[in-house]
Amino acid sequence: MKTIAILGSTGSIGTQALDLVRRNPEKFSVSVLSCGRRIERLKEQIEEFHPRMVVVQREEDAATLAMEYPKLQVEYGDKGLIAAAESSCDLVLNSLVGIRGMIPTYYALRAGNDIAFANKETLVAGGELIMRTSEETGRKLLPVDSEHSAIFQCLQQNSGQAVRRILLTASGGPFRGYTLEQLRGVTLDQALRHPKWDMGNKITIDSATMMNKGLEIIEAKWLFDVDPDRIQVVVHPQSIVHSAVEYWDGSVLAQMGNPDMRIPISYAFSWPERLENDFKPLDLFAEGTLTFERPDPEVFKTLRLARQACSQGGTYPAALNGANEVLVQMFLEKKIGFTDIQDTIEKVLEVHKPENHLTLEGILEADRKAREAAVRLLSKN
Ligand SMILES: NC(=O)C1=CN([C@@H]2O[C@H](COP(=O)(O)OP(=O)(O)OC[C@H]3O[C@@H](n4cnc5c(N)ncnc54)[C@H](OP(=O)(O)O)[C@@H]3O)[C@@H](O)[C@H]2O)C=CC1
Ligand SMILES: CC(=O)[C@@H](O)[C@H](O)COP(=O)(O)O
Ligand SMILES: [Mn+2]
Repeated sequence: MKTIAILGSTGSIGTQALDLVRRNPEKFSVSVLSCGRRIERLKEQIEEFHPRMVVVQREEDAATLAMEYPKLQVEYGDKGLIAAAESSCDLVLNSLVGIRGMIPTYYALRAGNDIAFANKETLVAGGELIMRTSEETGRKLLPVDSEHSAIFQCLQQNSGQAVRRILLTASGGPFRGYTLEQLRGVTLDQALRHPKWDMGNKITIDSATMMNKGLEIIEAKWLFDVDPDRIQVVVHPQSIVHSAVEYWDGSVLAQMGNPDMRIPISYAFSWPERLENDFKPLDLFAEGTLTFERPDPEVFKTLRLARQACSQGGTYPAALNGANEVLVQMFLEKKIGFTDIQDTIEKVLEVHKPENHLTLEGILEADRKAREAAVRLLSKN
């Protein structure tokens, strides 16, 4: 029996992870559940999965829950997430959204816990620190992101040295094939309609701007120690091939499957074993044709900006990520237009003053300054 602490249990990844637990009660149990503000959903999860600890964002919600569940350990805020990350368990699933997920990731590794890892913003902003901490502690980072799970699966039994290229697939999002002119006029409703995946709002907008793929290039660089120049983005609208690895002998190994996040979550939970399930099997006859295209970096500038920040290194990727997070939130609140996201990130990177303190505090400081710069630069438009 594996005991799992789930950070972000009320979100898209968190609820799909709980579905796997529900289907495999003899294999998995839940020690921690956590949410931001969706307390009613958390309560339903408490009743079903009986954790010993829960973490919420706000102190007042923690107080209410503590009254309602006197036997439960109830924590809140970053302090609570750190307590959860450090708690005794077999695996921490980090399915939080955004840079705040970096704090519990760091403390989980330091406390000797392995992590199943969906929260890509952490590796984008803090890749050097997190990979160093993972190496120092010998704790594992098991990828949950579908492309990174695919690459991880294609790399089993082969060292990173043998890799010529990584082919990182992208659906292309709802605006695949659009011109820059068309992109300027898109609405929030259109951007929230991802053609293949049902995900949280932040990553859905990242997919629409293709910043998601930019973040994933940086995530792959850190996870697999591969130079970004050897990571090629391939637009594959069917989302059946989840990524591929090309070896020096010309062999290309790809991982395929229906677009169902429970598959990569399941692999991270059971690695190096595979868990049996009764999900709908992939039907290639029904799929018929799989297609592949080049992305257009002139329209989707985010791809170029992510590569640029990655090669500048230091705190540039943290600045890219921080600016993106605040701008996506503003777009979700209908305060800015769709292309303001990429245009403003470009300006933030131009004014960013890099710092070499790649500590937890240094990275969070770079994130804070990038957010401020994004808001400041927007008001000058
Ligand atoms: N969804 C997907 O299919 C995929 C997601 N990912 C990555 O996984 C991560 C999670 O994505 P997703 O599940 O879609 O996101 P969601 O927005 O659906 O869920 C995020 C979770 O984090 C919690 N949360 C948000 N803010 C805070 C906060 N300040 N303090 C504590 N908890 C907080 C939310 O709580 P509440 O419910 O209360 O808001 C929720 O439980 C992201 O990094 C994303 O990029 C990667 C690949 C695929
Ligand atoms: C499911 C998953 O891993 C997402 O990150 C997915 O990749 C988003 O789709 P895009 O390929 O459109 O960004
Ligand atoms: Mn992905």
